[in-house]
Amino acid sequence: MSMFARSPVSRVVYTLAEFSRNTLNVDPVLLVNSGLIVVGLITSLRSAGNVLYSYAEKTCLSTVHVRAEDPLYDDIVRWMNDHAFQRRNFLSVLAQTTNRSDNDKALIRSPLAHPNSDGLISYREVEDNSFLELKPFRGSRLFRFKRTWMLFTHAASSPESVPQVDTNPPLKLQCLSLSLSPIRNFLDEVRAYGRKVSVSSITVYRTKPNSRDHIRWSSAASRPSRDISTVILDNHKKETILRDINEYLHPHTRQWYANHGIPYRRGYLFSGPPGTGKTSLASAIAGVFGLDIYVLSLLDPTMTESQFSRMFSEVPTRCVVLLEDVDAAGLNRGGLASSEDLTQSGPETKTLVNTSVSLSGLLNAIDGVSSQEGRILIMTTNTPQRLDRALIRPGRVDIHIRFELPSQEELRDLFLSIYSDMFENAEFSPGEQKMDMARLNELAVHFAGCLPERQYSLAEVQGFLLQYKRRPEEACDNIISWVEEMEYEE
Ligand SMILES: Nc1ncnc2c1ncn2[C@@H]1O[C@H](COP(=O)(O)OP(=O)(O)OP(=O)(O)O)[C@@H](O)[C@H]1O
Repeated sequence: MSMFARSPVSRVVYTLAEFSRNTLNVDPVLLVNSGLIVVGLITSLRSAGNVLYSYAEKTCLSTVHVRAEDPLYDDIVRWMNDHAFQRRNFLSVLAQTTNRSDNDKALIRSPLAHPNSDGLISYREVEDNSFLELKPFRGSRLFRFKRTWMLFTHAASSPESVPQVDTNPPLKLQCLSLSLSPIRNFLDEVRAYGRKVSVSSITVYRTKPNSRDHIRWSSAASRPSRDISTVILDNHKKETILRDINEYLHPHTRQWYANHGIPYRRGYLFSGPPGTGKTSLASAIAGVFGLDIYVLSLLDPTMTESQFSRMFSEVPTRCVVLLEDVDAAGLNRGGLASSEDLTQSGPETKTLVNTSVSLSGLLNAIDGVSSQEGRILIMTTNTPQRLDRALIRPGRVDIHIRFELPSQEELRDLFLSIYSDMFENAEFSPGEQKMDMARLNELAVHFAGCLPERQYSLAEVQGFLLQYKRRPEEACDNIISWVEEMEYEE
């Protein structure tokens, strides 16, 4: 037998030719020619289709592109997911595990969430079952919106590329119309839907480099907004800032600023020791006014000054910009902090500062020409005494809220807020009891009395109380030994 006859390919060809001749009674050469003609026809039809499509795109199709970094992108994907996408089966989808808080309800109802004989619950299977989401990915979907057919295209950068979270391809929406209004109407609906589903939650955006090292805003989390009543702070301070922001955001105020030629910006400084509620208040404020939070940190080692400035100018007109560790600005003049900075800083401050944002860079970002108008700037710091006067002058910081380590009254409030759900219709595990309000007040007074005033942060005390969720009596029994332990550690 020749070498040719032995090769596996030639053996398959030979078998097929035999099959065609003997079983189908068709000349194999004719069969191959017919196949080639069919493939040619399909290819020509496809190219004709492409030519026709690009002609239609230029003459009678309205097209809207949406970049991945635009908040509209998430709204469209969510709408497609919840409406058009659900009604059909698609062959190419993006499977994603999600942390949506509404899944927690499913978790509670799930029979798998029941504890084993030792009272312990394994969450492995429960999570695998409940947190899977299928999203539109790669390809086109034709759907109908208010009697108009629309084409949703989600194109990957290369046909076989695996989707990267930070390299989402842009979206394209098209419809057969000479006007953009059908797509505009659709986008209005998509945004209204986005607002409806996120009405009681806020989205936190953080900066993130993508695969090409291009820094952009990326939504880091969407979570239920914190109720302002759960933030323990002097009522007068709370009311002052809420009223001020309320007035600032009012459309009349914007007009007033424009009429007087004053840049429409407002800044707040929250200062105080770590764990006293600065971030909690910022997040609660965002919840009260229905705004998203854009977080920037001067200690982010990956960000250059020009990137910092660009990110600052790329926030939307109405949002909260949370600028953390603002005392670090300018500390790194070409490397590590200067010796003067190091000696001035207290033990609690970050001494080896690695920031590339100078003080003038920060000032420019805050109120330079490209700085966004209409945003609320909240700066936080643990060491207000180190801030340059230029940074905190009116116009940059309009209200300064000082947070302190808690008083007896605030410690009592924290205790009551941790155990506030003991009277509601909460489900109780065996051994837990509903609490009488008068008794709980008594315990709160006792608990606060065991703690020295203005010594431990609310975050520290909260950390202790979380060991005794729904067991206030036990928390009271153990607080003295906790204080002793803390004193010993110091
Ligand atoms: N005033 C407060 N009211 C309610 N909770 C508080 C308060 N202070 C601290 N906590 C609790 O402590 C934790 C940390 O608080 P938060 O992050 O707001 O502190 P912070 O002042 O921003 O701290 P840092 O300066 O370290 O950023 C949160 O879980 C919060 O619930």
